[in-house]
Amino acid sequence: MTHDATQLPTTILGYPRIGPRRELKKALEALWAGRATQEETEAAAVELRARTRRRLNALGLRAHDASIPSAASYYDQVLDAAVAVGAVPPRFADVVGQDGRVDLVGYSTIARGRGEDAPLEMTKWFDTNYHYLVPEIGPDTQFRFADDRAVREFREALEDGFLTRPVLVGPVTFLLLSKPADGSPEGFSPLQRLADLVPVYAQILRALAEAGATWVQLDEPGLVSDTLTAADAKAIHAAVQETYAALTAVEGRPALLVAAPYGDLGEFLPTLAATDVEALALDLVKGAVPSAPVAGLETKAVLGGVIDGHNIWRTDLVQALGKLEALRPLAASVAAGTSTSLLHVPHDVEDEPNLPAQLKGWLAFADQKVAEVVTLAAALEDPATAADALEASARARRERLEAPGVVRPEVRERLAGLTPADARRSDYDVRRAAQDAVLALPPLPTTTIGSFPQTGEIRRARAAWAKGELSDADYVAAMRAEIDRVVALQEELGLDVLVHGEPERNDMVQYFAELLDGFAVTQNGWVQSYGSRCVRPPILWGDVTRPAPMTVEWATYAASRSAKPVKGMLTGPVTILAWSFVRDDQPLGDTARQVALALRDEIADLEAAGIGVVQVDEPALRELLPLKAVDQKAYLDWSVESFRLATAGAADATQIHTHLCYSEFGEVIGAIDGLDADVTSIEAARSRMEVVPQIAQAGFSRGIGPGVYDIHSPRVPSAEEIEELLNIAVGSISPRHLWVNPDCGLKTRGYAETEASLRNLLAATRAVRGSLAEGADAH
Ligand SMILES: Nc1nc2c(c(=O)[nH]1)N[C@@H](CNc1ccc(C(=O)N[C@@H](CCC(=O)N[C@@H](CCC(=O)N[C@@H](CCC(=O)O)C(=O)O)C(=O)O)C(=O)O)cc1)CN2
Ligand code: MET
Ligand SMILES: [Zn+2]
Repeated sequence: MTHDATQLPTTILGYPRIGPRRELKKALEALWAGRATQEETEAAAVELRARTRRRLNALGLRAHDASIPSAASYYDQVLDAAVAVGAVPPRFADVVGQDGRVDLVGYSTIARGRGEDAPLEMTKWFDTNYHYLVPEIGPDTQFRFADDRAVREFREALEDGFLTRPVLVGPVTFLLLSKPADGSPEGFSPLQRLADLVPVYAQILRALAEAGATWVQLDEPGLVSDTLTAADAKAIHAAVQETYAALTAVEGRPALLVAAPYGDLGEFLPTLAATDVEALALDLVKGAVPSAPVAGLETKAVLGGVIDGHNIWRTDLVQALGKLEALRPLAASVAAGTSTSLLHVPHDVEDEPNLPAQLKGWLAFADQKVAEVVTLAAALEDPATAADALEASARARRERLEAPGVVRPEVRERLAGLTPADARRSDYDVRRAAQDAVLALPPLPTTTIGSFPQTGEIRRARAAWAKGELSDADYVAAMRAEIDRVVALQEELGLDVLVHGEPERNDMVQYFAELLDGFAVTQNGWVQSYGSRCVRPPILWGDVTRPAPMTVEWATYAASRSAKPVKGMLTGPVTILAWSFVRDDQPLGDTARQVALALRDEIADLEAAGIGVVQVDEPALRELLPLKAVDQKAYLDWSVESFRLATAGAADATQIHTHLCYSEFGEVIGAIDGLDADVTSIEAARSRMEVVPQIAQAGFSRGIGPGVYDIHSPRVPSAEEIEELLNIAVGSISPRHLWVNPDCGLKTRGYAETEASLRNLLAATRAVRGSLAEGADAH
C-alpha cells in the first residue's frame, strides 16, 4: 500500500448503467439486431461512461480521489466477473479471444445463448428486481486472469482525467452465486474452488494498481443472508478469512473496500473486521449500526450506507447523520454512503416534467441521493454548515405524512371492517366440482401465462397514443385487432383456456399503477431489470383506490371473440408492491391489503361481466421474501393474506389461477399452498422439471402447471422434448391436477417462434393425453 487509506472518499456503491435515455439499451439492441457494429456500440458506451463521471463530479463526488466508482457493465456485473476470471462455460469457449478477452458479440452470446447453446441461467439478485447471470463452475474450471475490461475502463477514465474506484463482485460472493457446472460430482460446490480463484483476483488487483488505482471495491453481498446452515456458515467464514488474508498480502495493491449491501452482515461482520482490508461498506438501511465495539473495526474506515439505494424517498438526513455519528466511536473513520448500488433507482427526479411538484419534493432518485451523500459528508465535517439541508429533509418527510391522499378515511374504514372470513373461500373440492360443471375442460388442460408478443407495432401505437398522435378510438382499435389475432391463433392451435394477450399493457405493474389512485408513474424513470430490459417502477405514495374497472373491457372483448373460456388477467398485490417504490410510512402489509381490495373489486366486476377464470400473477412472491430467516414468517403471513383477500370474494365456480416464475419453489411452497389458488403455474422447463418432485413431496393437491416451454430463449422446443417433460410431470403429479403451459408470458418473444413452440406444446399434450387414455383403458 503506497498511500493513505485511513480515510475513505465520500462515495456511492454504484450508479445506474443504462443511461438517462436508455442509451446503453438502445446501443446493445442495435448490435443484436445487426443495426450497429461492435465499435459503434462500444463508442456509445464509452460516451455514456464519460457522461456519468462528469455528472457524478458535478453532483459533488471528487474526480481525483477514487470517489467516483467505475461500475459500468454491458449486461451484468456477475457475467463480467466470470469473463474476467476465465469462467466461460466450455460451450462458449470459442468466444474467448487468444488474449483472453471476450468481445461484445461473444459476451452477448454467453448472456443470450445461440442455437442449442443455452445462455447462462438468469436469476434474481438478492431482494431486488434485478437479475444476474449464474456462472457455471466445475471441478475443472480453469480460472485465469482472462479479460482485463476492468483495467481498460479504469485507464479510460484516467485518461479522461478521473481517478475512479473499480468495482468488482468479490470472490466469495462470486462462488456463492455460481452453480455447479453440469457433470460436477455429487457434493461439489463452487466454493470449493476458492483457493484457485483468489490468485486470479490477486492478479487483477495487481494490474489495477499498476494502472494507478488507489482503491478497489469488492462487493460481497453474498454474506448478508442468514438462511445458511451452520456448516455452510462455517465454510463461508473460512472463505472470507482465506480470501482477504491472500488479497491483503498482495504487494503494491490498492486499498480495499469490501461492500456488503442488501442487509446486515451479522456474524460475518467480526470475520471481515478481523481481516486487513482497509474499509468496509455497511448497509445501515436494512442493517443496523453495531450495538457494541467489533474487534478490528476500530482500525478500519467504514462507509455508512445510510442512503437507501433501493427506494426513492428523500432521506431523513437528521436520522441518517445520527447513524453515522453512532458509528464513529466504533471505526477509525466514517464516511457517508449509500446502502447499495444506485442501480435500482432511476436517474433524476428533475427529468420528470409530469410528476406533481409536491411529490417531487418528497423524492430522491440516483442524482438526488448522490447530493444527499455529499450533504451528509459535509455535515460529518461540520454539522452547522449543513443545518439548513438537514432541516429541509426532515420537513419534507413531515409534509408527506400530512398531505392529502396519503390517508383516505374511506380506505382505512374498509380495511378496519375486514374479518378473517373475507380471506377464505370454500373448500377446494367444493370449488372444483362447481368449476368442472361450468368449464368442462379436458384432462391436462392447456393455457398460456397471459402475454403474447409485444410487437414493435404495438409499442409504437402506444407511444403515438401517449404523444396524442393516435386517438383513443384508434388506439383501442389497434389493440382490439391484436386481441383478434391472439384469440384466433389460440383457437387455431387448440388451446383450452384462452387469454387476450395483454397488448394494452406497457408492463404488468405499471399498467395497474396508471389506473389506480395512490400511485404516480414516471416518464423517464427506467431501471434495469436484466440485460437491456428495463422497467419504470411506479411510486406508491398514498392510500390506494380504484376509480374504475381496469381490465374488464379488454377481457370481455376477447371473450366475445371465442366460445372457449377466456382468462382475466391481474397482477397480485405482492407483485405490485415488489415492483413499485412503496411508501415507507406504514407496514407493507397494510399497503398490500389496500391493493388487494382494489383487485377484489376488479375480480367482482370481471365475474359480473361473465369472466369465469381469473389469473392473479404473483411472480414476485419469492422476491420480497426477507433474506433473514427471522423476518420470513411475518412476511409470508401478510403476503399470503393479501392474495387471499384479493381473490376470496370469487364465487366457487370462478377458477382462480396464479402464476409464479423463478422456481425457488421449495423455499415458498408453504406460501404457494397458502394462496389457495385453484391453479398455479410455475417456471419449470429451464430446470427440466426440477420442481416436480418438490410439488409431489409437498402433497400439493390443486391444479398445477409446471412450465414445459422455456420462454426466455428464442429456441423452439420440439414436441418430443415437451412430451418428455410432460411425462416427467405425469410421473409424480396426478393428471387430475396437471395443467400444460409455458414457463411465463410470451411478451419478450417473437410471433414466429411463439407459434411454432405452442404448436409443439399442443402436439405433445395430445400425445400424452392419448397415452393416459390408453393406460386407463388397459386397467
Ligand atoms: N415490472 C416488471 N418487472 C419484472 C417483469 C415484468 O414483466 N415487469 N418480468 C420479469 C423479468 N423482467 C422484465 C423486465 C422488463 C421487461 C421488458 O420487456 N421491458 C421493456 C419495456 C416495457 C415497457 O415499459 N414498455 C413500454 C414502453 C416501450 C418503449 O420502449 N417505447 C419506446 C417507443 C416505442 C418504440 O419505438 O419501440 C420509447 O419509449 O422510446 C410500452 O410498451 O409502452 C423493455 O425493456 O424494452 C421484460 C421482463 C421480472 N421483473
Ligand atoms: C413475470 S410473470 C408474467 C405474467 C404475465 N401475465 C405475462 O404473461 O406476461
Ligand atoms: Zn412469469
